[in-house]
Amino acid sequence: MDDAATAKKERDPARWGRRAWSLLSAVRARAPLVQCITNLVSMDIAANALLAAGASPAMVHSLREVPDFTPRCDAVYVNVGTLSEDWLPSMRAAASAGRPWVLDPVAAAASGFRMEACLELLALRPAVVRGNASEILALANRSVAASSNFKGADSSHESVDALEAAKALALSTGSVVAVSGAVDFITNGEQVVGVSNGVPMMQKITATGCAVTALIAAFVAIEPSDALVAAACALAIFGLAGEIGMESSKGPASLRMHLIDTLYCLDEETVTSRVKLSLRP
Ligand SMILES: Nc1ncnc2c1ncn2[C@@H]1O[C@H](COP(=O)(O)OP(=O)(O)O)[C@@H](O)[C@H]1O
Ligand SMILES: Cc1ncsc1CCOP(=O)(O)O
Ligand SMILES: [Mg+2]
Repeated sequence: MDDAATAKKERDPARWGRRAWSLLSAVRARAPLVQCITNLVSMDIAANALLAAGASPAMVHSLREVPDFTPRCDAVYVNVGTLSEDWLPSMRAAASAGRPWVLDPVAAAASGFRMEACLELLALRPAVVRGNASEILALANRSVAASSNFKGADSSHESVDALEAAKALALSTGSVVAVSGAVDFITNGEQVVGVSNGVPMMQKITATGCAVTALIAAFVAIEPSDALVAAACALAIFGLAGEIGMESSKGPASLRMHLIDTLYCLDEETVTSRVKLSLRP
């Protein structure tokens, strides 16, 4: 197939729908074991999102357990949301254990300690780094927040504002970079996939970003050789669960419940007809 034909195929929405369904089905069939070294706020929603999608979460973070446990995992998820000096060695060790792994740089710009930890972890070559726009901009610029509108774990930028930074970060690190927001952008520095699923109310539930990064790790466990597609499909599936969940919700607390229920119940017809994924020109 020539380049034009390949590009046309990649822009075919039906093909993306089938891809997302096939990856979700494989997660359900194979129940990948995902070691999560994640923040204290996110542990519950990340574990429940993984279980609802069909994966097997394990919140194992002691350094002494890494040599026995991490090599048996299908993927590793590292999240610096409640970073402490005690946990950083476990993060380093798990990321270096030879398993596919994914990084969530929560509030990367909060402090010099956190920025240095994120940059050090990035050098260990995650398959995917997924953050909100402010986090990806901070990482690309290696800058600790100075501006008055810095919002910690929340974004003060739109995802599109971080697209060029995401491409540059992907090229400099060799990792796929995913920026979440109203439109999620996923890039390897050359190709860019856009995902338009999701609802704004997802920002009002703490740790939805952390939960979707955990889901990306489960998809990467299934498709380690194509982290771009794995990350894009995970973001689309999670966004779709939020979209459908919102139809029965009154606010953040009921959305949290309905999102998890929807993730568990998604079927082929719904996924193939409703995921909104496309390769950007
Ligand atoms: N304005 C929005 N419209 C639709 N979906 C959104 C919006 N903002 C965030 N999301 C979705 O919410 C989830 C968490 O993303 P985000 O809030 O950017 O991450 P974080 O919690 O790390 O800041 C993602 O699935 C993302 O697609
Ligand atoms: C509020 C908070 N504080 C430290 S970690 C955390 C959760 C962040 O979750 P998310 O990045 O998904 O908003
Ligand atoms: Mg986050």
